Amino acid sequence: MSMRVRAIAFSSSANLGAGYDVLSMSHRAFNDVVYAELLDSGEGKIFIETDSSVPTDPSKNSASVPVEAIMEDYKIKGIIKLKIVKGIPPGLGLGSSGASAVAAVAAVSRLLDLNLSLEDIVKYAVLGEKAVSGSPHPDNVAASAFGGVVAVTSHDPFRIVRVAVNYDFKIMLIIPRLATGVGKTKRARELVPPKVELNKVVENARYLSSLMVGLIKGDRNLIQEGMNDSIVEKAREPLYPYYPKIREISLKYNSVGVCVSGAGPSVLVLYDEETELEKIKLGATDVCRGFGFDCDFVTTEIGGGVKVEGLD
Ligand SMILES: Nc1ncnc2c1ncn2[C@@H]1O[C@H](COP(=O)(O)OP(=O)(O)OP(=O)(O)O)[C@@H](O)[C@H]1O
Ligand SMILES: N[C@@H](CCO)C(=O)O
Repeated sequence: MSMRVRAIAFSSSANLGAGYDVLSMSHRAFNDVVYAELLDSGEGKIFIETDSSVPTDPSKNSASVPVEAIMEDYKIKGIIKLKIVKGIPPGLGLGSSGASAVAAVAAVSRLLDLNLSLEDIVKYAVLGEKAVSGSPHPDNVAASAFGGVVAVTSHDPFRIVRVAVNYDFKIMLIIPRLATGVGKTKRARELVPPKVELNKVVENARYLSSLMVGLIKGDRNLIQEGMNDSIVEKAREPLYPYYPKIREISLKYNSVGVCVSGAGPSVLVLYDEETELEKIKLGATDVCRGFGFDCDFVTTEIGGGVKVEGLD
């Protein structure tokens, strides 16, 4: 049994258009690292060390809430120290809270020799998402745990499948320089209507089908048509009024696909050699400046799943 373990989990973009709480994509843009070790003395059950802005109160951090549940379920005595090295900026739609949760659960699983499956890791990590957003949405944590593009096909019990991607695209994240404050995703989820018209559901089913078939068959047009959403992105537009114009520009300059990254405010653009990426960047910069802020561009590629190393 290692006395100290390190786990690394990548950032992710959830929803991918019409896949609200179902689809997500891991990417190598950013990553969180969580170190876990057993302490033989101290107060409470969990001690958090971090040099980032995330809470050190174990009841408020997406990394520690799942670990507390593990300690209860497995009747773990003693204190677990979690050192959280935040590489994924919080509150920007990049799956920051989810990655911390996955890395912490994976590290503790190795530390205590629990041998949790990836589905088990998701089952615990969603408790961290629930703590910070009010809802146990499994998409970001599924992507950070499994890697690649994932679909959460069942919620109870969790079943996650990796979606075969047979089109060679790259990823660009458009990241607004915006301070979204505490609980951005919680606020974004409150904007999602509890009921929608059937025609909107059918429209989103078309998008989702197009996207899934496009990814699996490697059909560029189907991917582009499928990355769209007539329900959630629309309902949340007040949070990112710049998005429709950025979407229009991305499609005008032939992106493979574009959508809001998770609950935003970042935007995910898929591109290839046919995409006029520089024109998208120039156009997006102008749009963001028109709304009073600058944005950053991060180009990356699809990421892997959580990685764990026993340190000693
Ligand atoms: N370990 C953590 N990492 C990141 N955020 C955390 C963590 N623990 C608690 N939080 C809080 O959660 C909120 C950020 O999570 P939120 O779900 O709103 O956005 P996100 O996870 O960065 O992006 P996404 O839209 O992809 O979920 C912030 O208020 C932050 O303080
Ligand atoms: N499906 C979640 C993802 C958050 O990143 C939401 O859109 O609220």
